[in-house]
Amino acid sequence: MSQLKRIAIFGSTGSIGTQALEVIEAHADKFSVEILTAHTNDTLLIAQALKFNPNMVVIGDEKKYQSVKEALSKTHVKVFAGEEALEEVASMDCYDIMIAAIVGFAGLKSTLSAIENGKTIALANKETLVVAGDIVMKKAAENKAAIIPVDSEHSAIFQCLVGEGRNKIEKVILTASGGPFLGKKPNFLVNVKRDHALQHPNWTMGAKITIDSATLMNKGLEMIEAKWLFNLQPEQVQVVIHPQSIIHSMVQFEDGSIKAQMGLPDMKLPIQYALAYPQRISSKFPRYDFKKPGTLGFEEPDYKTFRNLALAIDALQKGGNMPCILNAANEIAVFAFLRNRIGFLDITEMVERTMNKIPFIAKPTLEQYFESDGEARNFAATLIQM
Ligand SMILES: NC(=O)C1=CN([C@@H]2O[C@H](COP(=O)(O)OP(=O)(O)OC[C@H]3O[C@@H](n4cnc5c(N)ncnc54)[C@H](OP(=O)(O)O)[C@@H]3O)[C@@H](O)[C@H]2O)C=CC1
Ligand SMILES: CC(=O)[C@@H](O)[C@H](O)COP(=O)(O)O
Ligand SMILES: [Mn+2]
Repeated sequence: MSQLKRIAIFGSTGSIGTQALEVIEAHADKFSVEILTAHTNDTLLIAQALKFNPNMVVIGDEKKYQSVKEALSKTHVKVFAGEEALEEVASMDCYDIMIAAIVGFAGLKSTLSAIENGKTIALANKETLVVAGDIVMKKAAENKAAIIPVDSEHSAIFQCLVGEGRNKIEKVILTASGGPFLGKKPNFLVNVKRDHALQHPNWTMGAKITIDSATLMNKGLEMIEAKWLFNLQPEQVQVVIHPQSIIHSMVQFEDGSIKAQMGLPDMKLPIQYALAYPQRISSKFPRYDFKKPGTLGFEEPDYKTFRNLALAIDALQKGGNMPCILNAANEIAVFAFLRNRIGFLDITEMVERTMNKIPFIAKPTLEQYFESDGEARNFAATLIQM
């Protein structure tokens, strides 16, 4: 019998985390669950722990430690709480692959801790690379920690590159659905409310990334993520709107040939691919049917209306701490929008003003990334009253 791959899911109670558990359950002969972490959802964490019997769990919110501890008192599951516990647990020997599925900047420290301990990272948390991509990739190389993308576009590119060796990439083309407001103009967007923005046409995801898809910031973050994952120059990363989300992204090589990876929009596929890599394993996921009527469309993004994408491209080109500042302001703005504190177009306004305010650093240390993140958050928060 082959050895089980031992999995740690950081952010197990989220959209990626729960789908990862479905994949693991369907392949219990290949994977075991060793670590689960949640932030606030103690109820789901407890249910997951009782079902999957991990070595340990972490609940981020320390107020919920007792409830988790009591519920798991008759099991062998070790219970930890708090932000620092995430980093500590990430450094433990009991697992092989971390699924980095915490949302936002909050996922950076534990992912770095796993990398420093030579773990394989199945990376969903794109913000980790947006904020500190140079440091993350350097540490991964130094510690021989493989980073396998889970984000659907980057998984597509990764899959297209298998077998290509040193063949030169001319460019990568990230597909974007365009979100729920494709074709809309500012006079419409100004009145958009959270519930409408949360209706993604093709994917069911957590709230933050769903709003990012609606503003096209998601695609901007993904451009920066692609730069670091595939060692590209900014101009080698392009975006095309593809409303059906069937082609998940493409690679164009120096001979002009384009490879694409296709499939129905279902995150279980890139999650499973990352866990099983370099193998492909069977799945029962629904298949794309070429006989069904319908066309696959492509169009240019509307950079003037969806200015977040243009701001992210500015940050990508400028480099240094600018993507970190962009990300921090965006996290604050999206959080405020989800609480109906600001309007949809204010998200862009807040990001732009924060990018103009926080001092630029061309080659930040990790500490300076944390400082820039904090300064950007504080400044962006002051704009919420606007
Ligand atoms: N969902 C998707 O289909 C895709 C997601 N991604 C990326 O994957 C990541 C996760 O996304 P998604 O699953 O949608 O997000 P969700 O909001 O659904 O889940 C987020 C997870 O992170 C935990 N969490 C939230 N805040 C903190 C914190 N401060 N400290 C520790 N843990 C925290 C949550 O815990 P709790 O719920 O217990 O509070 C939850 O387990 C994001 O970076 C996203 O961009 C990429 C591609 C597709
Ligand atoms: C599933 C996934 O990877 C998301 O990042 C998705 O791509 C979002 O869709 P958009 O193309 O609308 O940003
Ligand atoms: Mn994506």
